[in-house]
Amino acid sequence: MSTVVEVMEKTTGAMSSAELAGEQHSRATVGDFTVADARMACREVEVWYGPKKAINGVSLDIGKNEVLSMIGPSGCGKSTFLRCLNRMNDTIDGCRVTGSILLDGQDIYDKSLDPVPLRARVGMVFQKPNPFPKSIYENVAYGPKIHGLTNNRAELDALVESSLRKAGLWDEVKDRLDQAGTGLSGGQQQRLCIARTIAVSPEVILMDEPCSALDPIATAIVEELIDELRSQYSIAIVTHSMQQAARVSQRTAYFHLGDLIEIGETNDIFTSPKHRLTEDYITGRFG
Ligand SMILES: Nc1ncnc2c1ncn2[C@@H]1O[C@H](COP(=O)(O)OP(=O)(O)OP(=O)(O)O)[C@@H](O)[C@H]1O
Repeated sequence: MSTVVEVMEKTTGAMSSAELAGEQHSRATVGDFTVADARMACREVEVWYGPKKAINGVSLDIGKNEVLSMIGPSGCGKSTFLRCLNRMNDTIDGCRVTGSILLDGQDIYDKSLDPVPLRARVGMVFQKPNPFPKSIYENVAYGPKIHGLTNNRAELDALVESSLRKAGLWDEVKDRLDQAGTGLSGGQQQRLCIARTIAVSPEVILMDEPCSALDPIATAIVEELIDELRSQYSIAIVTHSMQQAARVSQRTAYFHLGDLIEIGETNDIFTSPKHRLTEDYITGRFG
């Protein structure tokens, strides 16, 4: 028989006193968190902010050429987990990550691994478009320059063009490459940030609510782009929009209070969720 606290957790998502004290044990994930062709493999990942545990033993794979969406109520740890995948949490004082995260079989938390080239291999697109205060050309050329990816100006020009083309922005900006990136519309700025990420040849692209600052038309363009990018990259996207998760992703992971509650084919998660908490969230009962 369930205890009162368990019933409360299942029905309201309320935290138990143990959870509030950061002592919770991870809940078993419903669904298969592995894939046959994993690009990244995360196992028993825990994240602590000082004494507070924000991610609670999460294991999941990100496959090649797939979009994985991460959904869940505010504060459940989606962004925290996403930031583990390219060690962005390293920049936060008091943040500690345990467990293992492999990229192509290599432990990204290995002490000998330099996080700077890692962040080129696992690029990130943020909620708010954040172009550098430089020209459109320089926004895209900056990464390849610091990583020494091209040998001369002609190669750099070609890389800038191909990155802007992949981001679906070339035709809109080819005649004004020397103008400020910050002068573009919000949707164009986000695509410029995607071009900047692509320019350094990532294997994985992390997106943290990439459309939340965009209007519906710009959102539709970025969503279409995400679908196209899947043929070349692995993509993990945090989104508050279940419609967006359903439109762009092949697999969906549902987080709740730092636990990965359920993971599976996006269609299955939205049409026949197996866990009560997932069902409550997608039917709008909480969150
Ligand atoms: N820098 C930080 N220092 C301390 N606690 C943090 C920090 N960042 C996040 N947290 C805490 O970790 C937990 C998870 O937060 P996170 O931002 O990852 O959740 P989220 O699911 O992405 O939320 P949202 O959907 O609102 O963006 C929350 O309890 C939050 O307060």
